[in-house]
Parts: sequence; structure tokens; C-alpha cells
Amino acid sequence: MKVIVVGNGRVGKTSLVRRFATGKYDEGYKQTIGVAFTEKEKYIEECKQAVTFHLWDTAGQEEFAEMTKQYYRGAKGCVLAFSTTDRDSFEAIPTWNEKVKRECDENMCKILIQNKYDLRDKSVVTDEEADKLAADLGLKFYRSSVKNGDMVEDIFDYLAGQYYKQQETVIESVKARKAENKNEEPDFESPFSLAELEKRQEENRKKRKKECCT
Ligand SMILES: Nc1nc2c(ncn2[C@@H]2O[C@H](COP(=O)(O)OP(=O)(O)OP(=O)(O)O)[C@@H](O)[C@H]2O)c(=O)[nH]1
Repeated sequence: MKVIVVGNGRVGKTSLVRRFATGKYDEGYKQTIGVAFTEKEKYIEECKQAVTFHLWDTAGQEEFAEMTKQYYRGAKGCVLAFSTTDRDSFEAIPTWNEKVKRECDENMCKILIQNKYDLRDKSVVTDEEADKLAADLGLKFYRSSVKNGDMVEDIFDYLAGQYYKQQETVIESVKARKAENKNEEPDFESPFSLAELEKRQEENRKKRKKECCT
């Protein structure tokens, strides 16, 4: 699953990817030049299988904007990040959201994060403002502290889970097309195998039936 991490400079994008991929955190700051790629495999409960994340950490500075947007294409997930202690980074979120919308599939799974929440005593964004922004943009919203490791795993669990749910809905059309022409390879791009998706869909169907009858 290709995931891009976007937002202004110094909000903690590199730290997030590093913490998720290696469990480590560094107090020092080293500006990302263009983009940095990291791979991480994780078992996702919602998907009942391991997902390989291709993480594209993008530079937040304007000078890299033209370059970084080329890496948005094909992304299935996106983390939009701002910092608790940086008002500009909060106000820039609608612009980042628009940029991502222009370059990516409209069904892409997105999440908004307010990072550095360990510094909430020095916050320059109220909780109400952040909640409202997430609601206005229709985005799932987490408050994280990469420093403390808070919500880091949850961010990626959410994205993979959402993507997986989307894929389930595609199954029916794939099956229909396969039924029409048995030799045709389905035009279907997914990190999950069709067999796995079908199995999971059947499980969900049984669960819903059970719930409905009890
Ligand atoms: N207190 C606190 N500091 C953090 C947190 N996450 C990151 N930082 C620090 O914030 C600084 C910037 O973090 P980076 O991860 O380099 O930020 P970035 O968004 O990748 O920055 P660019 O490369 O400029 O786009 C570093 O000094 C980090 O140690 C956090 O959750 N809490």
C-alpha cells in the first residue's frame, strides 16, 4: 500500500515514518530533501493479513512542491500532518488537501493528524478548531505524539483498514466481470489477493447474518 505523508516543514513527517518503521525517535532535525522512501510490513488485524506499506515522506518546503507532487501518483493512502505548535502548518492543511486531491484518486484513504500533541500546553491551535477542520474536510482525525509514540500505529492501522474495506466493495464487480469472460484477467489492483478478500467478505456476511438473527 503506497502511503504519502504531507504537510508543512518540521511538523514531524520524517519522525512519524521513522517511528513507525523502526520504533526509533530522534530529537534532532534534518530537513527532508525532496522525498524519502521507507518500506514497512505490518500485520493489520482489520485485514487479517500483513500489509507492506510503501511510505513516501515528502519535504514540506515550497521549493520542493513541484518535485514531491510527482510522487503522489498511485498512492492509496495519505497522512496530512500539522503541528500543535505551528499555526501556519494548521492553516496550510486545506491547501495540502487540495494538492493531494488534484494528483490522486478521489477515493484515496486520508487521515489528518495533529502531531506534537505532547506540547499541547504550548498549543497555538484549539482542540475545537482542529476538530472543526477535520469535520469540514470530512477527514478522520487523530492527535499524535511521535515523540511519545502515541497514535503512531493507529494511523497506519486506520489507513490499511479503510483501504481494505474499499477493496471489499470492488469484489462484486470483479466477480461479475470474471463470470462474463472466464479467461479475462481482472483489471484489479490491490495489495490483497482476491481469494483473501472473498474469504473475508464471506466471514463478514456470516457475522452480519448471525447478528441479525440473535
Ligand atoms: N515534541 C515533539 N517533537 C517532535 C514530534 N515529532 C517530531 N518532532 C520534532 O520536530 C522536528 C521536526 O521533525 P521532522 O520529522 O524532521 O519534520 P518534517 O515534517 O519531516 O520536516 P521537513 O523535512 O522539513 O518536511 C524534529 O526535531 C523532531 O524531533 C513530536 O511528536 N513531539
